[in-house]
Amino acid sequence: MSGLDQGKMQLSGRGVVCVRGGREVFSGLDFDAVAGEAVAVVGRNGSGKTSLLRLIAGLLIPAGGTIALAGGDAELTLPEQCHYLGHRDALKPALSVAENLSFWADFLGGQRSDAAKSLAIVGLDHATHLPAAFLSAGQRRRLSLARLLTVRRPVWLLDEPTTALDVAGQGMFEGLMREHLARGGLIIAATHAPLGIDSRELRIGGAA
Ligand SMILES: Nc1ncnc2c1ncn2[C@@H]1O[C@H](COP(=O)(O)OP(=O)(O)OP(=O)(O)O)[C@@H](O)[C@H]1O
Repeated sequence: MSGLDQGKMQLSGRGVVCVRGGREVFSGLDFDAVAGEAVAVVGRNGSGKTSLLRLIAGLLIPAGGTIALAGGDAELTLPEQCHYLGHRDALKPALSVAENLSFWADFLGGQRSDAAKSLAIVGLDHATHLPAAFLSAGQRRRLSLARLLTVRRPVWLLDEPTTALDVAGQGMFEGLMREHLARGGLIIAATHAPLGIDSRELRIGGAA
């Protein structure tokens, strides 16, 4: 597989302030992640892990501070270079597995890889015509992971990514993460469970 050509890519936050519902969730947050690195965001329930991912993805606006990607594609915004996988799988129940993936590829835009190959890698090649409504929780998560492979983006923002995955699925996903890092991508994952790959810890909200 070819690299992502973002050799010196670095994602940085400086003095980031997060306010939700009029309440300050965290403030003065500094963080860095460089190409080839995984950062595990940890902290107690409600400390702001999901909020941080949404700030980086551009789905929330910081109340203060800055978040920037250096060394990426200068023609694209940071959100355009991110994959955001929330803890709820964003699937349309009436559409088939293949149609859901096609929807996401159209929505995300950019160059797309072979969707059938992505579905085979995540172990869903036997279910391509099944409506998403019929998928198990682990299969839904696998379909969400197929998005990461079908549309290549350098920054993966993952919220509790291994939820519902069986042992084999976790192993498969660890392999995908390692491959992404080896290609020069970076990963920020909010997690209560071990990520399963080498990662640096970013703790928010003080000790649990
Ligand atoms: N839409 C919203 N409006 C107001 N407050 C919100 C909203 N979404 C989240 N919050 C609050 O923001 C804070 C941080 O929530 P967030 O989901 O980022 O925490 P988290 O660290 O991911 O938690 P968990 O470990 O439980 O998943 C919480 O106090 C939560 O109640």
